[in-house]
Amino acid sequence: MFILVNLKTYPCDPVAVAEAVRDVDESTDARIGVAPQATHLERVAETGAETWAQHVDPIEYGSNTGHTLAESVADAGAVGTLINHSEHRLKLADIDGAVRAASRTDLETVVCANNPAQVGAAAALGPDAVAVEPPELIGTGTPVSQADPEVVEGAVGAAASVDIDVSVLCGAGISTGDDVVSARDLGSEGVLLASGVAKADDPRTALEDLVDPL
Ligand SMILES: O=C[C@H](O)COP(=O)(O)O
Repeated sequence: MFILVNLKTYPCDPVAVAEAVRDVDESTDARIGVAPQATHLERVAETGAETWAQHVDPIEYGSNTGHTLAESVADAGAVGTLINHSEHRLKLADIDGAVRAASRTDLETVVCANNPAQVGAAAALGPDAVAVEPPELIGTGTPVSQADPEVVEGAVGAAASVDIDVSVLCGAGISTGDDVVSARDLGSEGVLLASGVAKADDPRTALEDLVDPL
């Protein structure tokens, strides 16, 4: 299972969380990555944790003030990027452009989607993975794997029907090892989560709990 921890803009210490991600990753068969804010990428990558960007724009080098260039996040140490997170939605053409931009620098890609229909469209753009997240469950602590198992199973089917090589992650409300196991049982190859770790009193313990049953 791939556990991708998105720090969003939560007021946590990104380096401390990254060090916990690195250490817990070494103690488990699960793969763990962390997606800090763009300004924290370099410091997080220096910890040795698997580092992801939260976003890249569908642009190339040039006149793009305020945008995020795939080459720059790769230079900062990111190995992958989220695209089209529910909190940073893009038009379909821009999702396509962002996937292509990430591919230029060999960044792994996870395209987020609200539901199985969007997962099918996202999978057709050729990312490495898609992540299905019902927006209404994000940040609630109510896990998608329990509250809406059909959406996870639907996403797995939708991606497989388009491109069997596109992995499926699920997210929203995932915070315990049981949630991760439920996601796996529904066919998900990973989870995308944020508040369960970034807002935890002790992110390291939260990470250890997440991988404990795996
Ligand atoms: O990127 C992470 C997702 O939006 C899930 O957030 P959450 O774990 O706080 O529900």
